[in-house]
Amino acid sequence: MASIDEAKEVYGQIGVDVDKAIERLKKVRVSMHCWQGDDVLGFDSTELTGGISATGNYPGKATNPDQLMADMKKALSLIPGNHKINLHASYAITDEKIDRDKLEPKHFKAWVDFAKENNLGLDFNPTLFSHPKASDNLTLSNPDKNIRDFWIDHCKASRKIAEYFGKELSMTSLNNIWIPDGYKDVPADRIGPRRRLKEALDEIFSENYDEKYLADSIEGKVFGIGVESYTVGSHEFYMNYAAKNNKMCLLDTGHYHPTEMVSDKIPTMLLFNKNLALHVSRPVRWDSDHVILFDDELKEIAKELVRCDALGRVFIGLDFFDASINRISAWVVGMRNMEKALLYALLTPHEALKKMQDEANFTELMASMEELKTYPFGAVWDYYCQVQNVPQKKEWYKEIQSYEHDVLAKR
Ligand SMILES: C[C@H](O)[C@H](O)[C@@H](O)C(=O)CO
Ligand SMILES: [Mn+2]
Repeated sequence: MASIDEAKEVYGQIGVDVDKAIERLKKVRVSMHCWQGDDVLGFDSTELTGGISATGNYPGKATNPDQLMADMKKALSLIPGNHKINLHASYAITDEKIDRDKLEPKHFKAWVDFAKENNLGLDFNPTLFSHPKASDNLTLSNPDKNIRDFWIDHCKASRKIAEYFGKELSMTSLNNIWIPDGYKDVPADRIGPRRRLKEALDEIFSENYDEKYLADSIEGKVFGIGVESYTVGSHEFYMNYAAKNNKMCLLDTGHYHPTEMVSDKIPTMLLFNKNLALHVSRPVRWDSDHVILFDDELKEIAKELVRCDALGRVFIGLDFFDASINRISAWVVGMRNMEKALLYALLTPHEALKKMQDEANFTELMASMEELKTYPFGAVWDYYCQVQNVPQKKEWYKEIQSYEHDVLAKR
C-alpha cells in the first residue's frame, strides 16, 4: 500500500491537499447516539415501543448509566476525532421518581459532567415512546387533550434541557422531536391528527431560546411497525412546518422509500435552509436501523455535505441500533465509517469535476470519478487514525474482544 507521502503526492497531482482535508475533518463532530448501547431501552422503561425495534440478543448490553458511559468511553477511544453524544430523555440519571413531563436539566447533570470529562458535546431528543401515555402510538396528535398536554410539557422540558447542554458545554445542542404517531390501518381522518400536531408544535416552540445554545429539528418518517397505513408526522408535514417556522426538518436516511436517496435531498435542503440535521442510518428493506457501512450512499451523503460547503452548518447524528452484534463494535464501525466517508469526500477534487459537468465533458467526468475510486484513500485514513491516536485498520477490534471478555461477559 502507498505510504502517506506517496498518497499526498498522488492527491496533490489532482489538486487535493491531504493535510488541509485532515484539518477540516478534525473540526467535524459527529453525534454518537447513546441508544445503540442498550437497544433504545433507556433507564425509565422496560420495553421498546413506538414502531421501532432492535433485533437480536447479543449478550452484555448496558443496563445502567455507569455501564453505558463505560461502553461509550471504550467506543470513543477507538474513534478518531472529538464528537458529541446524542441523548434521549429516557436516559435521565436521577433517583427521583419523576415522569417525563417534569424532567429538568438537573436530571442530566451526570451527562454534562461526563461530556466535560471527555471533551464531548451533547444533543438531545424528547422520548415520546416506550411510555404508558404513548401505548397507542398517539402522542402530540392524540385526540385526548390531557395526553397531548403531557407530551407538549415533555417537549418543552426537553428544549430547556438541550439549552442547558448548550450553555454548559458552549456548543449548540440539537433538540430533535420524533413522534411515533400514526395508524395501523386506513384512517377516517388524516387532517385532524396533523392539525393537532401542528398546534402542539406551535405551543412547544412558543418559548424562545438563543439559537447559540439550542437548535430545533423535527423528524419525519414514512411508517413504523403497527403504524403502517398512516404517519401523522410525514415528510410533507414536517418540511412545510419547518419551512414556515424556521426550524430544521431532520432527514433520517432510513425514513424514505427504498428507491429514494437522501444524498439527493441534501443540496435542496441546503439551498433553502441555513442549517441541516441528519440521522445517518442504513435501511434494509425498511427502516431497519442497520449499522452504517462505507457504501456508495454514505459516500454520496458526505460528498454533498462537503461540496455544498455545509460541514459548518450540519448536525450529523447517527441512528442505528443493532442488537445482534457487540454494541461497542457497532458504534465503532458506524462512527469510523462516517469519518471515512467525510474524509473520502474531502479528498475529492469537487471543483474540477464540477467544471467538467458544466462544460458537458461527461466522458472525462466519468473517467475521473471512476479512477478516483482506486486512489490511495486507505493510506490517508490510516494516517488520520495515527495522528488522532486511535488504532489503524482492524487493530481496534482486539480492544473490543478484550473488553467483551473482561467487562461485557461479566454482566
Ligand atoms: C431513537 C430515535 O429517536 C429514533 O430512532 C428516531 O430518530 C427514528 O428514526 C425512529 O424511526
Ligand atoms: Mn432517526
